[in-house]
Amino acid sequence: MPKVLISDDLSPLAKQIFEARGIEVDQIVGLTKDELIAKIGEYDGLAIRSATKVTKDVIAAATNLKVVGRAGIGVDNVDIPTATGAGIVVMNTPFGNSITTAEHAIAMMFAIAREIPMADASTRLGKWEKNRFMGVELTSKTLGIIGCGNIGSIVAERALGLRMKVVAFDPYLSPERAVDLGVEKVELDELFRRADFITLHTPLTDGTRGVVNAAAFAKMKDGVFIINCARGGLVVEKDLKAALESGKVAGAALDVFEVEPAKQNDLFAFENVILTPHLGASTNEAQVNVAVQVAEQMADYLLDGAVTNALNMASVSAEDAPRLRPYMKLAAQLGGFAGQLTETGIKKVVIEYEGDAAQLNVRPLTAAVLEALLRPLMDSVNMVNAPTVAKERNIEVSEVKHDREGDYHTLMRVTVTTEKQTRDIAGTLFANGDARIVQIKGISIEAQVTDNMIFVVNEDLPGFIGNLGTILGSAGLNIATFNLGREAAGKEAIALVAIDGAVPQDVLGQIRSLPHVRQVKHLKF
Ligand SMILES: NC(=O)C1=CN([C@@H]2O[C@H](COP(=O)(O)OP(=O)(O)OC[C@H]3O[C@@H](n4cnc5c(N)ncnc54)[C@H](O)[C@@H]3O)[C@@H](O)[C@H]2O)C=CC1
Ligand SMILES: O=C(O)C(=O)COP(=O)(O)O
Repeated sequence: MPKVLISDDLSPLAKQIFEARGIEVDQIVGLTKDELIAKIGEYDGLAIRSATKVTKDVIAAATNLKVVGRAGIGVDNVDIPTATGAGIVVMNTPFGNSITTAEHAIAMMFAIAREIPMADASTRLGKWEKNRFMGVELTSKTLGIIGCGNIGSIVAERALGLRMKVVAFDPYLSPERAVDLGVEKVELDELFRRADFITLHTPLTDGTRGVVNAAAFAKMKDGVFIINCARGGLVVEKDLKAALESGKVAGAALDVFEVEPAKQNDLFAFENVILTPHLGASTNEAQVNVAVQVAEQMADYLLDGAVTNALNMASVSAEDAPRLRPYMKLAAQLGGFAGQLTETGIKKVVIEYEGDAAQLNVRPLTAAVLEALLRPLMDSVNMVNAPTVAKERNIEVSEVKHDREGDYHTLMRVTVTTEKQTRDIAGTLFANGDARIVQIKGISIEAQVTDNMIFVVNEDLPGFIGNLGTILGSAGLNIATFNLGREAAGKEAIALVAIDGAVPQDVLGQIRSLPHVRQVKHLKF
């Protein structure tokens, strides 16, 4: 039974869902890094929010971990490249808290425009400072949105409802989508120049870190307001401090900080700064959404192999997972076959899908082929990182789906081009899901893949089969199945022999020295 650790403050519904699906769960919030490292080896799944940092050290200790589930959106607290390298799927819940976070940004904009927290504190002190709190009207003001994805778009809709003008900077926002949303797509400098309020809604990446810095403040209107409900680190805090001191920035509303938890920060000293402790996603509605989603997604993966909202792997729906399972096996056999025969650098891989296979979600199958193909070359490859590893090694990978009706109701063919040659292998599935190799190097054959096989390429001349049988028999090796195929009489022939047990090197050497043998390979699956 898989075991999951919930290491952040998720709704109790997450635990209930895991348990209802037969998964053992521990919820331990507030573990130190060392405590997490000491415990993580026990678990197949880790469910987190933003507090748990899934670093290289944690991943190195996570010897059983298969999935990290982020109950929320931002995954900057997870070292995704390292998780990918370790074959750990990282998933999030990309929509569950977006409305709630957008509402927080709008609430923060109102709060800073009307100084609500400051007025509240003053009123409680019995001061009744009606003249001190002179606000700013939002209607007709320009809101600049940096990052107009899910949350940014909801903020835009709400702001338009408030009769604000909205300009947005987002390199990936299409002009059509901007028109649909009713926002004006602008360059970043123009946004800085025109906006009365600036709100950030990008992930924290190398491309966005420090986007609001001293140079940016210099371009802004005097008296601008800054709202950050995305990530600390997008706004350079020391530059914001200087801009508040100079009066360039009239006020800032921050939900996120360069260092969290933010228990000490120079910005606390400013009366015109509003601070919340990373509350963007903190509503009952959002927390129920993200906890339920993450638990269901993680359980689907751990129990059925279904992959939803993964950041480092192709999706596999719960409906597809059982249909894909026999194909995954076939994909691994074809990839493994080709990989074990490959002796020089791979340049190109073409994976063709025909008949029923062409109707499937083929990306996971392609990943399974690549994993098995690259496995003989490297231990560190897995289903999750195989496409990235192939890309890093400049291997050109293509998937081709054929509409045509072939000889088989379903067929997968893997063609590998190396520095020296091009080789192809094809397989099919029987109705019961059993896989068969049906073609190697264009030669028809019908072979079931077993743990230990000997693959021989020879010239089709009399005597070879008898000689081969004699060598195997003399070595005490039992032949489980013997499959033969040939190009044409007297031309190239192949033999695929399944052996019960391992095949010693000297036996392979003896086969290699038989007349007319061109290639001999021991294949292990
Ligand atoms: N305060 C909180 O509690 C919460 C914070 N967040 C943060 O909000 C962020 C945004 O969330 P979503 O809108 O759901 O993500 P999203 O992926 O839908 O949108 C992000 C947008 O940023 C854009 N972008 C990427 N690089 C950019 C750049 N250099 N300049 C401008 N735009 C760029 C993308 O094109 C995309 O449209 C999350 O990554 C997370 O860090 C999310 C939820 C709660
Ligand atoms: O979903 C996100 O990206 C958030 O920042 C929410 O963070 P939290 O789950 O509240 O720690």
